[in-house]
Amino acid sequence: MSHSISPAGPHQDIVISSRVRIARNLVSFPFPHRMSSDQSLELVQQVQQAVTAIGPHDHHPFRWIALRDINPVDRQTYVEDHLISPALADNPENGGFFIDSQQRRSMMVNEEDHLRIQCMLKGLQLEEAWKEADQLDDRLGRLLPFAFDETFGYLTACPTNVGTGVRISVMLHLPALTLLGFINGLIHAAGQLGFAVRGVFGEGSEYMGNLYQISNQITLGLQEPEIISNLEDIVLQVIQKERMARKNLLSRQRIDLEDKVHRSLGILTHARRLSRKEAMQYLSDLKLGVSLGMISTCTLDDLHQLIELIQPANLQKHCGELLREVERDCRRAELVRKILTEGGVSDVHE
Ligand SMILES: Nc1ncnc2c1ncn2[C@@H]1O[C@H](COP(=O)(O)OP(=O)(O)OP(=O)(O)O)[C@@H](O)[C@H]1O
Repeated sequence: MSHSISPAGPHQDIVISSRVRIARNLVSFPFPHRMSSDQSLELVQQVQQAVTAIGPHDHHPFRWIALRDINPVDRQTYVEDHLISPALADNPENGGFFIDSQQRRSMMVNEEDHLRIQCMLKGLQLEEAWKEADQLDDRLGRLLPFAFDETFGYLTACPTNVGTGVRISVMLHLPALTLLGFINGLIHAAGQLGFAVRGVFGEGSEYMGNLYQISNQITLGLQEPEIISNLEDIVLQVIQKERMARKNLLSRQRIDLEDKVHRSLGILTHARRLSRKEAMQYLSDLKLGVSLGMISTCTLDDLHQLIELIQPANLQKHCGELLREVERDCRRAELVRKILTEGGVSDVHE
């Protein structure tokens, strides 16, 4: 499985990944929620032809994954790796996605819109992610009749995406701000400034492991560069606040913090049962410990890979069998213990 959000890149101690997604629809079809199965199939074929046509100009060709051809666990691993949304995985009959050979760019077909073009990069790289997604959108737009209105811009299934159809987001790890109780204020302030704060798996998902996704709410009346620079401004402020909060914790509550980090390490290396949420919380403490130089036996990258590996579907795939929740908790604890005591997350996470 991919390590799609393993940390690296600018501000990697706080910013896990940057994502740009562009919603597009074809004039010749009704929106996905009103399409017949035959129309969905026809749409997939048209998009496939366009993707094949741009293939020779692309160094990292796309392959098509039809969700109905793969089992539910595999489908879920793509959600856990952030390559597709939970909504697309829930509609396997008509949906699927294209993914390039580097796993940077992908296109969901028949999600909420006909096409969701996306690029996801490590760390804070909004400009670069935008450049790659925009280029793909341009190429496809030359071959497919995208629904566009002179007044409103690109037309989308949900009015909140009309205009640019662009959502730009970053996934942030904010353990210190969470610990100090500043997160609710931040979520509220971001909302007032026109940004959404979501959980780790997007819209409607729970907050886990001190991971928060911040994205633009407004798609109408703004140009893409403005959306990017507005989001980048707020993200840089949040990064600065998280750094200050970490510094404060270190200077005022060093022992408490060390105790927390090492207790979490103790639980992770000794527990016999771990739920996903629990494991993500303790791994978040460990990541903070690594970032602050308190733990040197593993790297941020190891911990990110481990977080992906312990998600329910990835875990079952790794174990090679379907597991009930209680069994998963035991196998998760076993795996985490083994990896943290013996090392080698990259040996098992492929
Ligand atoms: N910066 C990011 N890094 C990693 N994964 C991301 C990031 N932003 C979004 N995702 C993933 O993309 C998927 C969709 O997220 P979300 O629901 O927020 O966006 P969307 O579907 O594009 O938005 P909309 O609500 O407008 O349809 C989720 O699985 C989420 O985890």
